[in-house]
Amino acid sequence: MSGKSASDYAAWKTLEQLYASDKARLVLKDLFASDPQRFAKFSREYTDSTDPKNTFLLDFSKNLIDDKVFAALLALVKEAGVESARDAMFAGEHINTSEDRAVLHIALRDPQHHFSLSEDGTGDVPAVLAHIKDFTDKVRSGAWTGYTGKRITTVVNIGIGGSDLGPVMVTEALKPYSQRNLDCRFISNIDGTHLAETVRDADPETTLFIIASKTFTTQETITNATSARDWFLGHAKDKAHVAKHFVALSTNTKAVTAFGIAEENMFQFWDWVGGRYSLWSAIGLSIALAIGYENFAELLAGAHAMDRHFTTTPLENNLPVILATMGIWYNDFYGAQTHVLLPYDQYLHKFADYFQQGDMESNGKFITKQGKRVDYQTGPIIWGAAGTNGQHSFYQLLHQGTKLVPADFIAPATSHNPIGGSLHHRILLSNYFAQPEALAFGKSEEQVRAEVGANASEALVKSKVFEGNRPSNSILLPKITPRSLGSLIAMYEHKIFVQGVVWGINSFDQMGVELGKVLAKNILAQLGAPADVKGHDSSTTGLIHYYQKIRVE
Ligand SMILES: O=P(O)(O)OC[C@H]1O[C@@](O)(CO)[C@@H](O)[C@@H]1O
Repeated sequence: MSGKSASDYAAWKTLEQLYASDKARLVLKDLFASDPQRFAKFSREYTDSTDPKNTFLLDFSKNLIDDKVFAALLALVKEAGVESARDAMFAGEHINTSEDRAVLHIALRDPQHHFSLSEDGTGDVPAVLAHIKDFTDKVRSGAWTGYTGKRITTVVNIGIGGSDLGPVMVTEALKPYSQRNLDCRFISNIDGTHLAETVRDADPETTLFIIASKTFTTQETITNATSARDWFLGHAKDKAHVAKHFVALSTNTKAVTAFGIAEENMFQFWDWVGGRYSLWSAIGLSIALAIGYENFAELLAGAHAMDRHFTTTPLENNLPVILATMGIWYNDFYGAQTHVLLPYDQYLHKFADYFQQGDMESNGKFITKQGKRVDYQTGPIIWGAAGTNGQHSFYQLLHQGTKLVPADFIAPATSHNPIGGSLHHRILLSNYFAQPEALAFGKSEEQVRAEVGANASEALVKSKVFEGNRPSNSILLPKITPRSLGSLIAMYEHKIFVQGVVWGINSFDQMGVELGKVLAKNILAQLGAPADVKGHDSSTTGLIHYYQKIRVE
């Protein structure tokens, strides 16, 4: 890490100059017309070095770049010291400086110890994986039964943030690989509705609860876990039965055993696993239960292969680096505020939700590692939805809005559900190909006039013009499998890492989530009567008083 402010880098100033001097020239219609080789020049194929079948394409040619801009972006990555920062992360250095922790989610998916690591706990990863395999094999085979001897049919993961979003996204994405007689459910919100609706039709005799919490102190999770245990004991009566229906995933053994879960029913991970990077750890237990340990191991292997790509591939061919630089170009020079993720795959419908935490909790920061306030934009707002649904929701803004929204289109060439002889998939893919084309090249006024005829009003003609020149990346995989999904997720993790290094921020703490928690705890104690409400502004006071007036106990 250079320790300099990003805007002080020579490459940053070059990019500012290029933006000022070349923006008007960076028009995709012209850039493609002038270079028939543009697609070849600005697309890269990723191949898993440990499984050549795991390969996919990144086409970044529909970005507002040329050779000069791309070179300057790569120079920025180099000048910011991304390569040495990357090597420091993979060496287990405590790059999470505010918490004095290593950042080693890569160790969770490196069972062969390709990256030689000495950080406490990294040597225990294989043992935890073995525990996960043993347990999930038993539950899925029926060998592990509930207190009345029945096999487990329902798994309820209780967790929030990184202890929920990763398992949710991956179990949805890999549903084709799941054992359909094991219903995996998730409770995250403290809103009693989430628990009530999740257990409404569950049978306590055949339900397994997973209490997933790195700290085992998160108020929502511990409250939900306690209420779930009360629900269970309301039926099972004997506390001894908890042992067959509750397991814990945490770094905090003391708190787990204090809750009443035996240590042998705890799956451990470590403080060098960030919550939003933890699906590869014991937090992935619900994933392994859903898809089986072998497929979970494939997920890990795919991520490890991307780790190998990230650590060995030159910057100009390095997929996480390319995605990171494209994002920086729009975020810091074009003034884009958001980035949209558009997976054309219904199984990936939670992909954007997952990276809302992954990206925004990592890079939504305004202070650098040196304690300086940035004078440039850092983390973008991440959002998105599965295609083609988004087209019938927000694509109007993408095509004709006043905001620049860089987009990532993601699709598998082959569906798990070739309905109608794959007619459905061909229609889905035709949209996956068409939308970036429309965004990039639009529809000119003369094309509109030719369509609507001479009698059309000027207003109508103008309203039908698509200015185009709206950038996107296209990622095309053969199929969404455990291994390809592992590589895809890891690619985005490392993109986030590269951007954080360029911006000089700590991508691995989350100070910003603490204030709200403290204020909420203070207010919780004041919700009884109006006289209890003290020390707030008139709005907060007024709102609480109004609630106290209208609530029905
Ligand atoms: O896993 P746990 O310790 O219960 O934390 C849950 C989530 O809460 C946070 O907001 C941190 O407080 C996320 O970073 C984290 O993933």
